[in-house]
Amino acid sequence: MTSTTLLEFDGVGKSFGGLRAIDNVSFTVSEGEIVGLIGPNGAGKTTLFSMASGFLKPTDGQIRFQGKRVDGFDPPHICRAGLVRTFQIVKPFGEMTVIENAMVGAFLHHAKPQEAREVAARVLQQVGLGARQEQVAKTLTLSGRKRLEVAKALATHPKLLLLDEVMAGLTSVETAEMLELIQSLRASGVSILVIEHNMKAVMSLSNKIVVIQYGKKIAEGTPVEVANDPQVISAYLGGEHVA
Ligand SMILES: Nc1ncnc2c1ncn2[C@@H]1O[C@H](COP(=O)(O)OP(=O)(O)OP(=O)(O)O)[C@@H](O)[C@H]1O
Repeated sequence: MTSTTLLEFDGVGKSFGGLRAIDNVSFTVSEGEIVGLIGPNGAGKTTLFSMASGFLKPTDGQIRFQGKRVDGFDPPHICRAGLVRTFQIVKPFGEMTVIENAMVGAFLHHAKPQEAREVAARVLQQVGLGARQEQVAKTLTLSGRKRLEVAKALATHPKLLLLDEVMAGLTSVETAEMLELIQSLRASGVSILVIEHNMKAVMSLSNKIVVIQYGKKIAEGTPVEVANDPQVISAYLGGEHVA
């Protein structure tokens, strides 16, 4: 069975002055996949997200979404095409309510406030914040703010969601709930590329893992393949993580 490629990094590079943050990285995310992007701190994972979502322009290479180039386009354009990211540091509009925050995403496709409100209410239900719609966003727990970040992204009707460390700082129960949520999103037809430092979580979630170190892709494969890759073990994972 052939799967349809959604997102394609093709020989992508990014320099910040003299720093080569990303060097010749190529990989794809196909429809229906959850792909995990892992690597040590400073490896370049967020830079890859920022380039795919239009916040940074690659220095070299191409990024294609559904076969069309998106590198160099701005975030709203890319979001409208169906590719949206969350941010590692969650920053809701603190004084606004939870539903007003989610409406910000919904306005991308729904100009009428009532329609945007309906979409926002639906995605809040999906992420488990249905009962907190009228709460002021800044009063949510970290777990709640992470869910709201996902809801804002979902409200834009993405085909592909880029999740940047949505499990960081969560308790083990909250992490398990977030894993369930991500799996339910995939089941609802959204493909996912996830940056995650929680090895156990990312290994259980992803059907493919891409490993980045010092801006280069050092491995790609199933969680078991990657966990048994000698280069990954020595570079990053450490013996105790080997499957
Ligand atoms: N705007 C920028 N200007 C200069 N250097 C940058 C910029 N953004 C990132 N870098 C550098 O690029 C490299 C890759 O950073 P990036 O944030 O993409 O790594 P990461 O894998 O996401 O790290 P972490 O896991 O800690 O979030 C780092 O050396 C970082 O300091």
